[in-house]
Amino acid sequence: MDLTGQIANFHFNHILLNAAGVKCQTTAELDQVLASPYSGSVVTKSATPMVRPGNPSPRYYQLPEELGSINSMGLPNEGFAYYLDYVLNKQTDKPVFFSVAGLTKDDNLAMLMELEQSDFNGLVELNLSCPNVPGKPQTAYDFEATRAILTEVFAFFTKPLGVKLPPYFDMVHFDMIAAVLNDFPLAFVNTINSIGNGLAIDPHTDTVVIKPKGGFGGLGGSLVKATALANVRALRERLNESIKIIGTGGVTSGRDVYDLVLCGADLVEVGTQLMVEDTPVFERLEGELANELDKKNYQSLAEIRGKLQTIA
Ligand SMILES: C=Cc1c(C(=O)O)[nH]c(=O)[nH]c1=O
Repeated sequence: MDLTGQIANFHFNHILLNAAGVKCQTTAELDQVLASPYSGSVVTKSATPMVRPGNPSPRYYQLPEELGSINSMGLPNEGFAYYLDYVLNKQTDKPVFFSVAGLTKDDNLAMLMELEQSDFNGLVELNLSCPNVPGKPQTAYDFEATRAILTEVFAFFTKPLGVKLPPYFDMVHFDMIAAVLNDFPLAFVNTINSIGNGLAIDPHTDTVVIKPKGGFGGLGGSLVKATALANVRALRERLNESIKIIGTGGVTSGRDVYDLVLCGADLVEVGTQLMVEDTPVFERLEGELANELDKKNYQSLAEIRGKLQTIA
C-alpha cells in the first residue's frame, strides 16, 4: 500500500509529522519525532532570531472529553541559530521543515536570508499565523501585508518555501488569500494553525484555564477538525496545483487523516493528539489510515487525494 506524499522534489515515505510547536522545541524532541518509523518528517518549533521564554504558565491546557486543547505558548523557542545548527548537522534521510515566525517583517527576512545562504536543503515554513504574541496580529489575516512580505521574500529566496496559515471562515477570504498565494512560487501551504483566541473555563473554580491574555488562546484538537477540512478543501480548489497542501488540525484517528487527504492534503500534521499520545500516535494513525483504505480496496493515497465527492 502506497502511503507516501510529495512536496517539491521531496518524497515522503510517510505523510505524518508533528505540527510546529508540538514535540519540536529541543533537539531531543526533534530526534524523537524523526526516530519514529512512522513519521515522514519533522518541523521545528517556529523560530525567532533570539531565544524566547514565551508566555507565563499555565499556557497549555487539555480540554475535557478529548475535545482538544487551548494554548497561549507565546512563541517559546531556543532561537534561530539553535535550529539552524540542528538541521545542518542532523543525519537523516527524511526531509526536514524549518519553521520561522519573526515578530517583525525584518526578523523574518533576516532569518530567511540566512537560510537561503546556508547549506540547509530542506523545506522552510514561514509562519504567518501565530495568534499568541500579545500586540502582534496574525499576518495572514491581512491580505496586503501577506502579499508585501511574500514579494520581499521571493525577491531573494530560492529554496522550497511554504506558509502556515490561520483558519479562514468566509468564502470571500478563501478567494482573497488564494489570489495572493497563487502569485508566488510557493512549494506548499500548511492549513490550519490553531483557531485563535478561544476561551475555556474550569467549572470548579469559575476561572480561565490558561494564564496569558486573560485566558484567551489558540484552539486545537478534535473540535477544530471541521474547520481544518474546510480550509484544506477550499484552498485545494483555489490554489495552483503546484502549491501542495499540508493538512493540520483535528487529527485523532486514521479516519481524520483520510478525510484531510480526501480534501486534498499531501501531508498531514498532528498537534494536540501528539501531545496526548507522544510519538506512538504516528504508528496508530498510519495503521488506522491503511485500514480505511483497505475497506474500500484502495491501494494508495493517490487514489483518494482530493477526491471528496459532493452531492449532485
Ligand atoms: C508560533 C506561535 C504559535 C503558538 C505559540 O507559540 O503560542 N501557538 C499556536 O497555536 N500557533 C502558533 O503559530
